[in-house]
Amino acid sequence: MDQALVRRPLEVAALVDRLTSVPGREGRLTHLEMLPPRAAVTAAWPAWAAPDVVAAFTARGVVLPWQHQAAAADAAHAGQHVVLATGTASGKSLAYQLPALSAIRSARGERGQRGATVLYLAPTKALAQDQLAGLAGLDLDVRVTTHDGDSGRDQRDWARDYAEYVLTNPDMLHRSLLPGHARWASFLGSLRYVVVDECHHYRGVFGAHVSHVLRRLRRICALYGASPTFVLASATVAEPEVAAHRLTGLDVLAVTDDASPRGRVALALWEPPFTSHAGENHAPVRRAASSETADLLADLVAEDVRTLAFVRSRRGAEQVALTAAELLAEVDPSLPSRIASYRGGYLPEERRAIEEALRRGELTGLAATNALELGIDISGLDAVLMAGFPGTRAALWQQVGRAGRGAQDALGILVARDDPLDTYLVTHPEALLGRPVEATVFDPSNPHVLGPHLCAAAHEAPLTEADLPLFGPTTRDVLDLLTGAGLLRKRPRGWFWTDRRRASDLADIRSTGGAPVQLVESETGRVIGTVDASSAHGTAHPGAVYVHRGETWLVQSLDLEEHVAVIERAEPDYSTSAREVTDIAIVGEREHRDWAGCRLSFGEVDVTHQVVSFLKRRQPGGDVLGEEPLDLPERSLRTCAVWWTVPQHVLDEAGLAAADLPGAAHAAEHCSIGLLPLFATCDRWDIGGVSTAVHPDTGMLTVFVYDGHPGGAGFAERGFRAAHEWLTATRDTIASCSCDEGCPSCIQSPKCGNQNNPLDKAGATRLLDVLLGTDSGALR
Ligand SMILES: Nc1ncnc2c1ncn2[C@@H]1O[C@H](COP(=O)(O)OP(=O)(O)OP(=O)(O)O)[C@@H](O)[C@H]1O
Repeated sequence: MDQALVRRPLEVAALVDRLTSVPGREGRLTHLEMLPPRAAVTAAWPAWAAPDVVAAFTARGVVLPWQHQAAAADAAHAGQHVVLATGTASGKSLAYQLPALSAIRSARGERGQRGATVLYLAPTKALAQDQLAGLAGLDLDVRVTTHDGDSGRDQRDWARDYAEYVLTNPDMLHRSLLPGHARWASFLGSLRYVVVDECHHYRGVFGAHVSHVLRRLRRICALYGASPTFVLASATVAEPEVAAHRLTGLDVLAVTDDASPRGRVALALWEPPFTSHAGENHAPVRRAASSETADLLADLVAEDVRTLAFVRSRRGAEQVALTAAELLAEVDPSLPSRIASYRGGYLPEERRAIEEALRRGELTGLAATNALELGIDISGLDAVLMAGFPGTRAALWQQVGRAGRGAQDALGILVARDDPLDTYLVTHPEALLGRPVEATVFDPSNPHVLGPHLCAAAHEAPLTEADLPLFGPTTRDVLDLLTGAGLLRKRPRGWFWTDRRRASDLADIRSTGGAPVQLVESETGRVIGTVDASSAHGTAHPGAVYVHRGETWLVQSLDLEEHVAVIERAEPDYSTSAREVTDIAIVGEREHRDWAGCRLSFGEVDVTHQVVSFLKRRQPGGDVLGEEPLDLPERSLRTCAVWWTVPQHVLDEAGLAAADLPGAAHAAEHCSIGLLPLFATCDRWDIGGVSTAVHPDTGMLTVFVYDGHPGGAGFAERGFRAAHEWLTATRDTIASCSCDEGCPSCIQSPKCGNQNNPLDKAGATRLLDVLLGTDSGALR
């Protein structure tokens, strides 16, 4: 018998009590939120649904659709573009499969000719494979296939000529389907639905690329007389209609009322304690989130609570599983075998075996990287641990949503890492539980992204005046630039691509900034991996310690012209961090706001970086062993930034001493970079900052936060729009941190090129008070 059926129900409140009452754990639980259970609301099967499709779902245990499924399906059937933003395991697939499969079945010709087609887009191949398995499981007479980099020639031909439901990804659309549209004419001309699954993944520069790929798709479909309905899906993306509109350029209806059943969910916020170690500049250091997670995982498995722990790195996931197993071995030698790890790169069979072992109860604990998020279909667990905030609230709820079977209680624990964002969240639960602040951010008008897609579009079919609105208000200017550069030719009938190359090769939609650097093993010449061109100077310079798939390598040389770094296996007892000097010049301010004598601006900047040296730090501990110079060229980046200035007289009035200003501005900059991801769905590595007591372009104290991608990614702009909330959160994080002089939880940055010097914690709070007007209690 399946052990899942005989397990005792989880008493979540009592469980949390036991976890927190372990001696020494006082004060670690900073907040416990109990979300009430929710009963299912069902609806009737829509009258238009094909009877055999309904029968197939019913046979798989879906007696009636939930209300949100029916609402989204009805809208899509009526030709209304729709975004379904409901929780994990809320049956989003059925909502689009019902109209999609019904359309295919009812348009099918008498001799089996295809009448309607469906294109499903997932951000990863693994997710498309899971959808394929789900569709195959329905056992319907529908011709479904995946189309990705692994598909063979025959499979591709079959997809093009016969398939009715093609599961692919934006990369294939960009590189294969659209450039080869003439061969796909019959498929594209019959296209009824385009499904964009997990649409919150399309953010930042990647989001901007995908938004143009979708616009190119719409244009080519129109060429063949089709105007497909778009259905987007994502678990709890904030402002779904805004995000969906930005992604597709269409008016999209949002369906957000989740009518699927849910048990009680407890969300615990957990802060690891300070350790006796001292970090950089003698700052106190908190216990690592992964060590704390390993303890909690061991406790939960010992209690037979089925638990999934999300850990950021592959090495971390393996370490958490190993540590938890060691802890359990001390309790009972049979327990360690109940824990495993999961990370990217597992084969489908291995993934299935893990799913199966968890479902059957042979495994009780699994430590996984985020690769699991999309690659594996595990739900119905009891508890989810998160070693660090997973980046966005949408991702947090998606991970917590893995726990909970039917009406049973579920537990989620967010374990804070030692950084400003996590610290802020576990001490300000309202930021996680209150109204959404993060929208999926990207900037489709970035000329570095738009330009290559206009070339690709012109290659697919000459661009005409009528196409301009589709690609946004800056299209004409970018076309003029492309024509001036000789990439496009303007003729009376429009803009033409006349080059012999494939225009789609101009846009690398997953990467930014040039060819990646290959990491080549010196002994064998084997390519071990790649690093983005933009980060190669900082991570693959000569002497760098590079960690790849849990193995440590030492970089021998970096050839920037050949894009190759030669590396060798090594086990050094230190890590390295590059030291970079950055200059920033204002190109132009696009918008500004006045804040009581201070000024907040958004605009274009030129950022110049140079990696000048690297530090060796002893591991563990992080003590600096020495600094070695590097001879790498300067790089420059034109991008977007948000910046704020405080005039001298305002600083004088507030009593801020000149000597304290560099440290105060530097500390405020670090913490604000740490917190911007909460408002702009970015990673702290996507953005950078510069602060100075007097900047040559403004003549005043200025703090900049810029997008680390050419042309900008929309993050700095989002910071400008949400500046008051963002900088208030920054101020609160610094002021409420329990350290004395600053620590990694508030103002120290792991990325700082100046060894976190100078930093002035008290000065930063004062400075932000002046900027925000909180000195006088004024609120803007
Ligand atoms: N109306 C329904 N009644 C009962 N079960 C349903 C219903 N709709 C879907 N299910 C079941 O719920 C489970 C989750 O469905 P599905 O995987 O489509 O959810 P999802 O929202 O796409 O999840 P995720 O966010 O993980 O992608 C599946 O096992 C599915 O068969």
